[in-house]
Amino acid sequence: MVIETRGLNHYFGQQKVVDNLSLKVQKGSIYGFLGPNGAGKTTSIKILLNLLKSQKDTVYLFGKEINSNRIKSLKRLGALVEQPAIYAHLSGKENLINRCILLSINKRKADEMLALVGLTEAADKKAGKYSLGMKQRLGISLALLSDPELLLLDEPTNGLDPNGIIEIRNLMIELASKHGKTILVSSHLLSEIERIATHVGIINKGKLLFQGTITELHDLSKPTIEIEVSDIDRASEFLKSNGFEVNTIEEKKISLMYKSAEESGKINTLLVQNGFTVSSIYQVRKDLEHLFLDITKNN
Ligand SMILES: Nc1ncnc2c1ncn2[C@@H]1O[C@H](COP(=O)(O)OP(=O)(O)OP(=O)(O)O)[C@@H](O)[C@H]1O
Repeated sequence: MVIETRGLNHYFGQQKVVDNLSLKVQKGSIYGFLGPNGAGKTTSIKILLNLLKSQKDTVYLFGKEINSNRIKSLKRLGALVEQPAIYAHLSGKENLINRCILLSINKRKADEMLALVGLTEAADKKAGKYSLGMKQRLGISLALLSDPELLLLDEPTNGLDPNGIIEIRNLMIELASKHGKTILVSSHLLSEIERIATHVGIINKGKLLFQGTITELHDLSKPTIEIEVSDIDRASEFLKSNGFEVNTIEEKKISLMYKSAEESGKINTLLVQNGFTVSSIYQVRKDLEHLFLDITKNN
């Protein structure tokens, strides 16, 4: 395991913000750390970075207890937590060179990092003039300078426009697939995590509610298909008589368990061929709130 926490707790005064947390992050995975605002994600990440102290024998990075291997462990990871620390009056490249000097890394690495995060063309522009997405990318490139095996990214797409979100998402996928990095990325959006993660941990009020692969999460969050169709009652009876299980019928739409794209297509064709007008057919996934309800129900 690249990251392992064992029954980790953290208090701010009387408030327990991390509650018996046992994370397991495998090498090469993109681990989506999912939870609503205030769930304890940032606090947990700060503990992993040793910015907040953990009890002995609760946090292991690369298989070693963090408090007794602080420097060695931290050397192997890069992080972006809250706002990236960027000098606004320096260009992107100068920011990187500056950090190279601090870390005694060859300055040539700056160009390599700019290319990696797609900032080559903006290399000489003042970082203060960068868009939010460019600042995040510069932040990630700074975190990557020392070529860490592990990246901890706290809500890296927060506040970005749709384009910026896609850029960061693609960057994370590339870093994991082409460069073999292990990434822990936090978010409060299920849809955001689903698109990139191989593994997911869901946290609420400091407690881990679910941990598993993305497939295991999908099994849990069973999507539905919603069909807006004419003559709704008859359409529903028709589907039932053809062996489909109808979940609910509302005023304008029928809801069924989603099985596959092929099956959705088959339902559509069947309805149309039998004289029904299908105005829309779409897949609906649960949002985080509904997923929480399911998980707590199942527990
Ligand atoms: N330094 C601090 N002192 C006291 N309480 C804190 C401190 N930092 C965070 N908290 C509280 O701890 C809880 C968890 O906060 P945390 O920032 O870890 O959550 P989060 O899941 O990262 O949410 P967000 O996405 O809003 O940052 C919240 O109730 C927050 O108010």
